[in-house]
This record gives sequence, structure tokens and C-alpha cells, in this order.
Amino acid sequence: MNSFQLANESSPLSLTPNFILPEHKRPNLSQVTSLDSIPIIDLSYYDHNNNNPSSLEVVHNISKACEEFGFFQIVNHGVPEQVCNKMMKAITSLFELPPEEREHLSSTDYTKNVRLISYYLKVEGGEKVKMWSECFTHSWYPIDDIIHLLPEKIGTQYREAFTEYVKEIGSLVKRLLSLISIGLGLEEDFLFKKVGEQPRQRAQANFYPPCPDPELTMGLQEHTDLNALTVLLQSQVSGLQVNKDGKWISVPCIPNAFVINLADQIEVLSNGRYKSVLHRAVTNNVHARVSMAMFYGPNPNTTIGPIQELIDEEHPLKYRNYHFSEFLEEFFKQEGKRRLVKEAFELPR
Ligand SMILES: O=C(O)CCC(=O)C(=O)O
Ligand SMILES: [Fe+2]
Repeated sequence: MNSFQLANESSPLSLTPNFILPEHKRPNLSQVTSLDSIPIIDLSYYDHNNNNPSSLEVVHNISKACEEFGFFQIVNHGVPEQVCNKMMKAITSLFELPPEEREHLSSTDYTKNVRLISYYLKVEGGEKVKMWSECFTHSWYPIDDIIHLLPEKIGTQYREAFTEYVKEIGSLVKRLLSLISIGLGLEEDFLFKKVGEQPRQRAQANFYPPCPDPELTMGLQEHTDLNALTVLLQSQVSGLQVNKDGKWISVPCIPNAFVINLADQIEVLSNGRYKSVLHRAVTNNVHARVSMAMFYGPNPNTTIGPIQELIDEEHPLKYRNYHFSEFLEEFFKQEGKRRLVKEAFELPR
């Protein structure tokens, strides 16, 4: 795959035109603020068997983060550091394979379970501008069915690391969904039951090589995640930015933390109370950056719509009910555009 070719050998600091965004789509990095920050939540203060003040505070802080930012980081979450490190190493090795060895994985067919993709943005005139990233994506449920789909070529290292990682993330997601359910005033297993029967789970390993001019291009264009909840692990190189009240704020790298991102289905289920917010990944010209997004979403046959208990006079019904498969269809229809997927299911005011 020739994703990161430069304009010519003698001028390595110029990008080929197919990576250069029109001016109004560029990251405008000088405008990004680090004054505001997404909350950091220490999960060790939560005791499942005890309604003590510190447990209630954890639930409260998560709920507040979901309302105000749609994003938070968690520390002391119980996932062993070495499991995460192994996963990051395996992803790095995958993207270090010579292009000809990973080329056969790339595909634009989104019905293919395992594939390497390059995202793009369609600009005026229908032209495609490539993002400065490569993403390796596949499902993660049920893990025993997936693991043999991961090609031999990418090695046992990834398979082994992923098998361990997935178990940890599976139970972390369950804990997070119960904390989020309690925060919404629901039974603690509510969201897990709603999303959890044969969920649609996708993993996406993102790779952002150093970019000669980070002001001209983007690692991943602004988007919201289409699933219910995303658990993101990032290497110690910053690049993720979250939109808060129209301003971009950067997400600092904290050792052994996960970034938790509420996605579209929870926004809809919570009738708009919890936010699925725009985020993007920018590049830098020094270090390669790697991240692993674990997307957790409903089965395509699941009916999604605002939870009855969260609708009242003050919070009138905001979205119509739909099968998640309809949502996916709309999502793929908007490929390459600034996606407005959940907006397509909003009810008129
Ligand atoms: O690399 C990142 O930090 C962001 C990744 C992301 O937003 C995604 O994979 O949906
Ligand atoms: Fe995302």
C-alpha cells in the first residue's frame, strides 16, 4: 500500500496532494486548547458491594462526564499493564511489516470482517482526500470464531495479545455499562442487557506515522463513534482531540489509562442526556502514534430508541426507534462525508 508516499524523494517535507485537506477542513492546531480537559476517574474508589460515599462519587463523576464531555479517562481500572503493553507492541509490529506483506489485507469492502483501511474525506467536486493513517479492523465477538480469521501473516504475536486483551476489555465494558446504567438511574444490568445479547463488537488498531506537515492533513477526520461505547488505548504520543462547545481540546496521554468514549447508541438510548461527541486524531512530525479502539455496540437486529424511563415532559422523545441495522446502513451511506448519522433518526421538534 502506498499510503504515505511523499511528493518526491528530494523534497520529503511536502505531502502529495491527495493528503492535503482544503483549508476549512484543516486542524488549525494553534486554536486547540489544553486549558480544559476531559475528567480522569479513578475506578479503585468504586466498591461494587458497598454504597459508600466514594462509590457514589465515582458514579456521579462518570455521569457528569457523560453529560458534559461524552468522554473521560479511567485509571486503576484493573486491566493489567502488561496485557495492554503486549497489545500495543503487537499493533506496532503489525504496522512495521513491509507494505507488501500487509497490502493483501487492504480492502474497501465493508462486509469483510478483517481488513486494513484508509479513511478518506470527500471534498467538493467528489474528490477523495486521504487521512494520514492506516487502520486494521476486525470483530472481537465471539473471540474463538475471530482469532482464526486473523491471517497467519500478521503473526501469532497479535493473535495471542488480542486474545488476552479481549477478555479484559470484555469485563471492563460490562463494569462501565453498569456504572453508566446506575448513573442514569436504571438497574445496573440495564445497558448490558440492552446491548449485550450477541453484540456487534469491532476492534480498530490505528496507526499514524509521523507526518511532514500536520497542519495540512488529519489522522482521522472529526466523527462520532457509531456503536454504544468505545474503550481506547493510546500510545504515549498525543493526537486525540475532543470537541467541547465548539472548541477542540487535546486529550493528554496518561500511563495505564483508558479513554472512554460514549458513542451514538448511548446518546440515543439516554434520549440525548449523555453525549456522543465529535473527536478527531491529529498527526505530529516526530513520532509515530498507535491507538486501539474497542467498539462495543448492539447486534444489528436490536431495536434501539430512547429508554422509556428517560422520557418526560422536560425531556421529550428526541429520537425514533430503529433497528441497529438501519443505523449501520445510514452510516455506510455517508462514507467519506462529515457523517450526520444519529441526526437522521432525530424526531422533528
Ligand atoms: O486514535 C485515536 O486517538 C482516535 C481513534 C478513534 O477515534 C477511532 O478509532 O474511532
Ligand atoms: Fe472514534
